[in-house]
Amino acid sequence: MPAVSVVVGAAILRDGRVLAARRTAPPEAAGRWELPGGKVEPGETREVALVREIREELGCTVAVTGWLPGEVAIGGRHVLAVGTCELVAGEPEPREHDAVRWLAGDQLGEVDWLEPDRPFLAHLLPSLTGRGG
Ligand SMILES: Nc1nc2c([nH]c(=O)n2[C@H]2C[C@H](O)[C@@H](COP(=O)(O)OP(=O)(O)OP(=O)(O)O)O2)c(=O)[nH]1
Repeated sequence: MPAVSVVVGAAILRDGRVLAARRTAPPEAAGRWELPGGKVEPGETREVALVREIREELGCTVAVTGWLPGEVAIGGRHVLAVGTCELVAGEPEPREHDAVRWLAGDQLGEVDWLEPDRPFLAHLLPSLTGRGG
């Protein structure tokens, strides 16, 4: 049985908002929103993978400040883990996505999230403005 590998997503937080990114591929995921990131490569920690993926995809540097509880299955072969991040250098500019949005807590429902991301959103609410925060 093949090992389950980890996809890391970044919940980049700033001023009570989280950065969401719109995928362009594969066709079934194009137009849907995610926490930017990607697969952990052999020999990498999750933190190193997340910093690398954000630099590749958004051209900026983040620091991982923690991990949200839980892992969510993506199909049978991967699981999604989400790290909270702060921006330490640069400004996110989408290179692989076709849009990014900074969402407050009461805006999380405005975008069509990939299913595996949805359970994590509730954990972000205390860090976001717009729900009485
Ligand atoms: N990056 C990311 N991927 C997610 C999220 N939620 C979710 O279901 N996925 C899925 C989509 C993809 O099937 C898989 C990650 O693929 P990816 O294309 O982002 O990974 P990668 O950059 O390492 O790309 P590659 O190795 O396939 O070239 O996980 C999420 O929040 N962020």
